[in-house]
Parts: sequence; C-alpha cells; structure tokens
Amino acid sequence: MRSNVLVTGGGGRLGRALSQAGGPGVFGLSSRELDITDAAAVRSALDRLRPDVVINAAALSRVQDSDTAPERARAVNAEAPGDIARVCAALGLPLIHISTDYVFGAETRRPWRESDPVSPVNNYGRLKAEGERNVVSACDRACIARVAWLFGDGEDFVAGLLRSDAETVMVADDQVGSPTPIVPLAERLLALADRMSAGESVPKVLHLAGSPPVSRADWVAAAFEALQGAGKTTPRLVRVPMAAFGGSVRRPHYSALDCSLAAEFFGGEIDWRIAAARPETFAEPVLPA
Ligand SMILES: NC(=O)C1=CN([C@@H]2O[C@H](COP(=O)(O)OP(=O)(O)OC[C@H]3O[C@@H](n4cnc5c(N)ncnc54)[C@H](OP(=O)(O)O)[C@@H]3O)[C@@H](O)[C@H]2O)C=CC1
Ligand SMILES: Cc1cn([C@H]2C[C@H](O)[C@@H](COP(=O)(O)OP(=O)(O)O[C@H]3O[C@@H](C)C(=O)[C@@H](O)[C@H]3O)O2)c(=O)[nH]c1=O
Repeated sequence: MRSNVLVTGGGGRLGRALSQAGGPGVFGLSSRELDITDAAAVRSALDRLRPDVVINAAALSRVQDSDTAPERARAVNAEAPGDIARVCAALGLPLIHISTDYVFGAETRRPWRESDPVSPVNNYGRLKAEGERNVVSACDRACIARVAWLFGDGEDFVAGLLRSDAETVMVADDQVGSPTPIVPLAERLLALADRMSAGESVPKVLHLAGSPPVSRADWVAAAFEALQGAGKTTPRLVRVPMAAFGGSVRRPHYSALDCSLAAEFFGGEIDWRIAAARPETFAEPVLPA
C-alpha cells in the first residue's frame, strides 16, 4: 500500500527527499504554498486536500535562528506543530512530526532512549521539545520522529566541507551523534506513514536515526576514507574541540539516539556506515585528484 502523504516544509532537505522517495503519492507544500504559522491556512489546506497522513517537515532548522529570531522560531518550531496536530485530530488524520536529537544534551555516555526526559541545551532544542509536547497533547494519532545529522543530499555537513575547497578542515571530535542517511530515512518515514494510515498503532515517539553513535570527526573520517578509496583527494582532517568554533550557541556533546525501538519496528537499523562508504553519497568531492 502507498498512502497519500502531505508534507509541510516540502521545499526543504527532508521534504524534497520524501517527495523523491515517495513519487506521486507524496505531495509537498513549500513555505510559500503553505505557511504553517497560519493556522487557518493549515486547516483549509488539510480539509481541501484530505491526505491519508501528514508529515510536518517544516522548521526553522538553522540552530542559531532560535537565538537571533526567537519569536519566529517559537511560532514555527513550537506553536505551529500544535496547530497542525489540532487540525489533524479534528479531521482524524495521522501525523508524523519531525523532531531532533538536539532535544537532548545532558551529560550521558549511552544513547538517548525515547523514554528519557528531554534535556535541551540551546533554544532550538528547547523550542523543538515544546513543539513535541504540543503535538502529543493535541493529537492521539501522532508520532514524533526524532532524526539527526542528516546527510546524503549534497547539502550536508560533509558535502559542505568538500565544497569549501579547503586543503585542511577542522572537525569537532568531542561531539557524538547519530548521522542519518536521508534516503533510507525518507523510505522509513513513508513506511511509517503507510502503517499509520492503515490504522496500526505506532509508538508516540520514535528515534529514526543512524547507528552506531560516532563523533563528528570519526564520521567525516569514514566518509573521506571512502572517497579516497574511490580515487578522490580529500582535505586533511584536523580534530579539534567544538569550542574551537566559538559562537554563542551551545551544542550537545552527546546527542546520539538509541534506535532499537525503530530497529524492532522496521526489522533492522539504519547503519550510517553503509551510506558513508559510497562515494556518490557526497555529491561534490570537488578537490582534483
Ligand atoms: N538537517 C538536519 O540535520 C536535521 C533536521 N532535523 C529536523 O528535520 C526537519 C527537516 O529539516 P530539514 O529538511 O533539514 O530543514 P530545511 O531547513 O532544509 O527545511 C525546512 C523547511 O521548512 C520550511 N519552513 C520554514 N518556516 C516555515 C513555515 N512557517 N511554514 C512552512 N514551511 C516553513 C523552510 O522553507 P523556507 O526555506 O522557504 O523558509 C524549509 O524549506 C526539521 O524539523 C528539523 O528540525 C532534525 C535533526 C537534524
Ligand atoms: C563550521 C564547522 C563546524 N563544526 C562543528 C561545530 C558544531 O559542533 C557543528 C555544527 O555543524 P552543523 O551546522 O551542521 O550542525 P548543527 O547546526 O549543530 O546541526 C544540527 O542541525 C539541526 C537541524 C539538528 O537538529 C541537529 O541534529 C544537527 O544536525 O559542527 C566542525 O566540526 N567543523 C566546521 O568546520
């Protein structure tokens, strides 16, 4: 079965990946086509289009925007998800709301489970956590899908390093997380949508990210190694602490997600190493060999 899925934030990275993975059954609405902070517009779009499932992939995703534009960030990342959930509840539609590993940030040495209390260390994480609560309290048929460190669409962190043309790149070795290849993620989100639209009961919160946990520097090193294996020249990687980048936004040192519930649900985990080992995953290895 393939359900009709409406994706808000359809012009974004994940929104586009969902459209590519799902073909004609996925209907993405860009921010210009549907502003999720306009609750009346959300109601009228969902009422008119009557999809089988809604995926909210709209967000102010630049972490620093939650500090520099806090009102806008609150409206998009915290309040609008609650409004979408209320409309979905009223129309009887299942909702998948996309959230983040950055709802966590307390000291830990084991991957975060769905049952762990949130512990954000920056405004982006705090507002995303508020958005999650608003969704859960408004809609019984909602699933919060926490994703992390998306890659494989040419716009990710590694592709950005390669595009910079730098001979040397500095990468944080004291930040551990769950890099997530965007194509298998999109496929799983659509499979989840199908199961929700078929009336299956699903977890309220699902960690849908890559395994195993890895530091940012080791993740980049693995990607560079694959590119070198394919004959590409990659920048020299210098390991530094996160603090080397300065900036006012604090980021978690450890936000890796325990994805065993999703692995059970889907019959296997997403191993980020498989995607990272394919040189074509990082679209632009631009340095000449
Ligand atoms: N990228 C990552 O590594 C991670 C992402 N996430 C989460 O995944 C989700 C998708 O992120 P991603 O695709 O990477 O982010 P993008 O920034 O690429 O996409 C988000 C989209 O939301 C749109 N948007 C912003 N404001 C509104 C609004 N008021 N109404 C409708 N649409 C709006 C943006 O449109 P426009 O550009 O026109 O403003 C943009 O196209 C988000 O919830 C994010 O928090 C979580 C963890 C990691
Ligand atoms: C510029 C730069 C940053 N860094 C480090 C500093 C910091 O820890 C981190 C910032 O990288 P990014 O901007 O890609 O990461 P960030 O904005 O922190 O990315 C986040 O996006 C949002 C949407 C999420 O929800 C998170 O899961 C996460 O993926 O990378 C380097 O290691 N090398 C560099 O050259």
